Amino acid sequence: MKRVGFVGWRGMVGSVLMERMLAEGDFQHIEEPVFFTTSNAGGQGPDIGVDIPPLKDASDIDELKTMDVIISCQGGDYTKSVFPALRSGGWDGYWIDAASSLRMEDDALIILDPVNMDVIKDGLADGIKNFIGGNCTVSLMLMAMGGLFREGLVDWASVMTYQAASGAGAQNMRELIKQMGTIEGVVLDELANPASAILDIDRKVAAAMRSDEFPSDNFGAPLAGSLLPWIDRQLDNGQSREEWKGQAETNKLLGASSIIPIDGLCVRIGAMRCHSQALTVKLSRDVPMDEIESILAAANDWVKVVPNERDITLQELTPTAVTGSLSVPVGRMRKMNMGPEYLSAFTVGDQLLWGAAEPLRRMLRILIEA
Ligand SMILES: NC(=O)C1=CN([C@@H]2O[C@H](COP(=O)(O)OP(=O)(O)OC[C@H]3O[C@@H](n4cnc5c(N)ncnc54)[C@H](OP(=O)(O)O)[C@@H]3O)[C@@H](O)[C@H]2O)C=CC1
Ligand SMILES: N[C@@H](CC(=O)OP(=O)(O)O)C(=O)O
Repeated sequence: MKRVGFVGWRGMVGSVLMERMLAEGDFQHIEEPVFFTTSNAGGQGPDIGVDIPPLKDASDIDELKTMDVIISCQGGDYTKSVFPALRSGGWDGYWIDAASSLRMEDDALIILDPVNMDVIKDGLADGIKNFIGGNCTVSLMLMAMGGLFREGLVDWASVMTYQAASGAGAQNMRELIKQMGTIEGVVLDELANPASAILDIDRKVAAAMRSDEFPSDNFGAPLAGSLLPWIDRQLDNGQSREEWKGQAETNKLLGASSIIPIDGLCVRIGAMRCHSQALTVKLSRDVPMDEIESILAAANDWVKVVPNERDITLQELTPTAVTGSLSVPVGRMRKMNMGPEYLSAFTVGDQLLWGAAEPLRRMLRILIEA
């Protein structure tokens, strides 16, 4: 792997990728990193500790064709405009992408190597060249629950999500904070006065949130102090596209021979960058709880089983505890009233790390070390 091209490196996902690559010393293993831009050709690339050439134009197909590997965090529109031209122009390098555009294509794999290294290895042996990061909720769910899927213990799963603002983009994270600030701002005086009536405060807050001035251009509705039970496009079957990805991507990622049904509702909440998910898992048999916990804990180096106890749950199983970390805690596990084959679980994960940048970084290392 001589020349590795980076597109989208200064965006939110790309910046996390750069941070992780620097932390892991990945650039030391790349002979020639080349940085691209859609807006600033000739400009200065990121500081990666070695000299790099000026930024190249990310729409220059001839320049892109000189790369052995291209890793893109630029987004689906970029992938759709550049990738077909590259391939039809005869480029046969490796394409690693954060965007969803190519995920379900037959000549692409969804990558999450702690969960599907076998699928990745088979794909490489079969000459697959397109490696696409999974949807964040799917990747985070599988980092947590992968052990049960690997052991063939999941008949089906209902997955209800609580998704952070970052999944909607950097502007949405800013808007969430502005919404929070606006809410506090309208009742500052009342908050300073312990004798003020809580129902008056509540009325003022509700009025502010419903007003046309409330900052909601990006989300299209108030999120702070509320929630949004729809993520992504509406499909004809009543699912949101985010909900559709749950079954489609999980089964493709795992290389499942028969479809494991996965479904649920996806909800945006006012967390910054951690997605949480509440699962009901129908097990294929009555597996004892201690066995379930050891299967999950042994599945990869990042999953962490949290005992189903109040104090440790509130300390370790929240977006605030997990944000910025690669750890994927899973807890609230118990057998449900429906019967001993029904397991509840709750998991939290950083959607910019395992949900976006980390699988791409690790795929690049797999290619470099192959
Ligand atoms: N956000 C998420 O949670 C996830 C996103 N993805 C995928 O990754 C893609 C990129 O997402 P994300 O990183 O959030 O997108 P960003 O909007 O943060 O970045 C995308 C591009 O926007 C350009 N840009 C314009 N203005 C700025 C600015 N002020 N700061 C930084 N970049 C700027 C940059 O391109 P240039 O340098 O060329 O100008 C950058 O590469 C998504 O479209 C999606 O396909 C996948 C999984 C999760
Ligand atoms: N749709 C996700 C984020 C994302 O980018 O997903 P995907 O990579 O599948 O487009 C969310 O809003 O939280």
